Amino acid sequence: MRLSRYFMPILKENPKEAEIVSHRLMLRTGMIRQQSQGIYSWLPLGKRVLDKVNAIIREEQNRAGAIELSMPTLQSAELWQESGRYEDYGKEMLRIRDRQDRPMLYGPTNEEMITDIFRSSVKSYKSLPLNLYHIQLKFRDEIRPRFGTMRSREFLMKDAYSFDLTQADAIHSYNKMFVAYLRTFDRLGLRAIPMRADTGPIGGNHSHEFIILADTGESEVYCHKSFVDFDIPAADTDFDSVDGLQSVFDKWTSVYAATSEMHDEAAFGTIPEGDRLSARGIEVGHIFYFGTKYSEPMGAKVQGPDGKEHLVHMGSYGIGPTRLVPAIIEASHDENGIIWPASVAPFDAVVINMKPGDEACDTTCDRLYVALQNAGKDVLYDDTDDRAGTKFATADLIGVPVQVIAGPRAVAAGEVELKDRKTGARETLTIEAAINKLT
Ligand SMILES: Nc1ncnc2c1ncn2[C@@H]1O[C@H](COS(=O)(=O)NC(=O)[C@@H](N)CS)[C@@H](O)[C@H]1O
Repeated sequence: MRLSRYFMPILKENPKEAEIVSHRLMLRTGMIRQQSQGIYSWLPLGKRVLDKVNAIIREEQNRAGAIELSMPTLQSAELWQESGRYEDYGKEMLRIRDRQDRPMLYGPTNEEMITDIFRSSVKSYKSLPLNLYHIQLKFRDEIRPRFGTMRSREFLMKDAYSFDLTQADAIHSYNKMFVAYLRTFDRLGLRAIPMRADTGPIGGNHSHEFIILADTGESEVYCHKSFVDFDIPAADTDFDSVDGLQSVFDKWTSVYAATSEMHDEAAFGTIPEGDRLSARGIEVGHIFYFGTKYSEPMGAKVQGPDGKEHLVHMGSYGIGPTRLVPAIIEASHDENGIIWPASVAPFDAVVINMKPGDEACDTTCDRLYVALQNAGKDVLYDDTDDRAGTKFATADLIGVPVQVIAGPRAVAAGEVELKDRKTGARETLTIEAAINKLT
């Protein structure tokens, strides 16, 4: 992408309304724009990151056997009256009426809708286990939306829903998502700690929040510091192994971890002082087992092997992609701007032409731009006539992992300078060597 033809409205100054670094940087880099309170547009640079986050979420959901679909944002009130949850969300639920004056709502979550889809066509235990998910906008009329898209009113959620014949089977489905979440957050460059959690309006009695440690997090968390050394389940994990996944769950829940709602000071106190960690954290995912809470009132049942009808046991599993983007920034930035993990960077490299109009610089940059793109790399080519200082500041601000700097002197010698955004390390290479290194 040539910067001279892109749309990336960089702000020179720190916007005064931004209270935390991720909100500040997402505004300054032109990643998002607030349209109204708690409601945002994702501008091109932000959209690229959001799409990469969603791609990783999708890969790990699919690896765990979940099947993607897409449900609408608008829901009929009847479904929520069936489940008895129509009032549970209180003022957070945005209620609307259509032209026929039918009561509808902008969905805060989709347990009722997915149960309706299930009950309309699944009749036999032979169709189980089943896990259906989508990545879709939700609306919760938060009384105090803040911190940009970290706590917004309209937000994207990956929400998955599992259906099983028995509680034991449902716990295995829960463990599949538990493992998928550990892998997902690791691939996003985050260390998320699963913590026993309160279930709130979703319900049930078995639930874990996945919290990443960050000084600006809204959650207060307490845990054993050994979490930071636990191995992440491998890509070839056998998701059909009940014992295998249970042992991963047992390991990751074997040491103390709790949010303030579930914290037990006495238990925490038994941990040696040096091994205790209490910090602020950001909830990036939350999973629930809630048995027949929805299948019973909505009559979602299958014929079992015994020929009898059985209400299905369910769970739901949420991740917040539009919260993950700022969470990654909170965990990975410095005084010059964002430092994107390679897995979600909006571009793999930024080619900086220090002297547009100079024949050698233009030719070199065009060659790099074409070669890297032909190798499948996402490249931003700063071909603007901004001053050098501005070019470097922009490249550092938007946090692309590698800067390829083409200055007239280096180019005259057939060389370019590479700068690693995370470490600041610089090296001068021939153009050929630079292309080979980056592809
Ligand atoms: N206001 C919000 N802004 C941004 N992300 C949010 C917001 N509320 C929730 N999320 C994200 O959505 C995830 C799931 O939300 S939740 O309420 O915990 N769970 C559910 O809604 C269940 N139905 C899971 S499918 C949270 O872990 C968080 O990452």
